[in-house]
Amino acid sequence: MSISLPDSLVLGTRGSPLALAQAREVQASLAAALGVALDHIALSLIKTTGDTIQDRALAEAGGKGLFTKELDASLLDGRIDLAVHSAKDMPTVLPEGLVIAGYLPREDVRDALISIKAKSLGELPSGAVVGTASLRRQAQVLRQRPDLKVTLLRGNVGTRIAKVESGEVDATLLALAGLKRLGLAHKAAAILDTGAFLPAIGQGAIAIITREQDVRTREALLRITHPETGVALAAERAFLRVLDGSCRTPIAGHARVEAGEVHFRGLVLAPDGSDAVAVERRGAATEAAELGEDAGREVVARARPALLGH
Ligand SMILES: NCc1[nH]cc(CCC(=O)O)c1CC(=O)O
Repeated sequence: MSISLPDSLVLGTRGSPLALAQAREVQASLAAALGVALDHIALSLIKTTGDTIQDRALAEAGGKGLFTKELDASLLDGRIDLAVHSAKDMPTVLPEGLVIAGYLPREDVRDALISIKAKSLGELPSGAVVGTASLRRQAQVLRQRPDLKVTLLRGNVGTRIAKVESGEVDATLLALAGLKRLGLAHKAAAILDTGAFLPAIGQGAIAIITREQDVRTREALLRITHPETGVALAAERAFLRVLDGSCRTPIAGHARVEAGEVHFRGLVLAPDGSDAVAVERRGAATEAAELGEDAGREVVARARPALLGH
């Protein structure tokens, strides 16, 4: 028996320019897959706690759920049928009753350097100020350049670029994926190779969340989901789940899928870059989650207690 596909759906998203660009990608892809006009996939803009906090590092305010809580509630009470998130901003465990039902094909996973003073991290003068709200970026910058200064820089992508261009900070790091989706890739002074600077878990991927029981929406999302992105994210998110205990611990990782094989690299650092544990795994794509978990357990076994905040 086949499940009848929906001919209209309500898609929930945050209202930031990047969130809207991502929501529109899902809207277009889904409308095409269902053979309906764009306006059959209605966009519902929802403000999250994370959007209203500007003055503190997010880790201190309570971590990743801040960008998803209000959308989760809207899904659970039926006001929206699907929610679109940067996979990077999602908690490792979803609320009971919700599932990741699909991923769009992943964008470039790398971080970009934004600066008007240097064409690479190495070129920044000693004492230069790098602004970021990401402990992962802070830790990797300081590991490579302990002579640089890192300060808190918040705001959406456009705001952060403006603060570099006005000289408030000498440089920042942003996901190339976000820059591309906003038509701002030309603002990158350099693109940092994953071999030298590991992205966040999920970076560049757009996840689509729905109710576990909503078989019609899930069936529709099966038509647009990108299986290899799902495999990579299964490995990365399993790694993060094992290590998630402390949200003050900078964690980086990236899985690449090629010819049925997944290749994962992970890195856990001290916030000041003074300590780090790196792991690497290769295995069958069908075992992606186990491989990510196993890599996480290796970090737990090898890390000095202080690194994981114990
Ligand atoms: N934390 C904010 C956030 N969430 C997703 C992206 C970019 C898009 C992505 O990584 O998929 C960004 C901005 C940034 O880190 O530059």
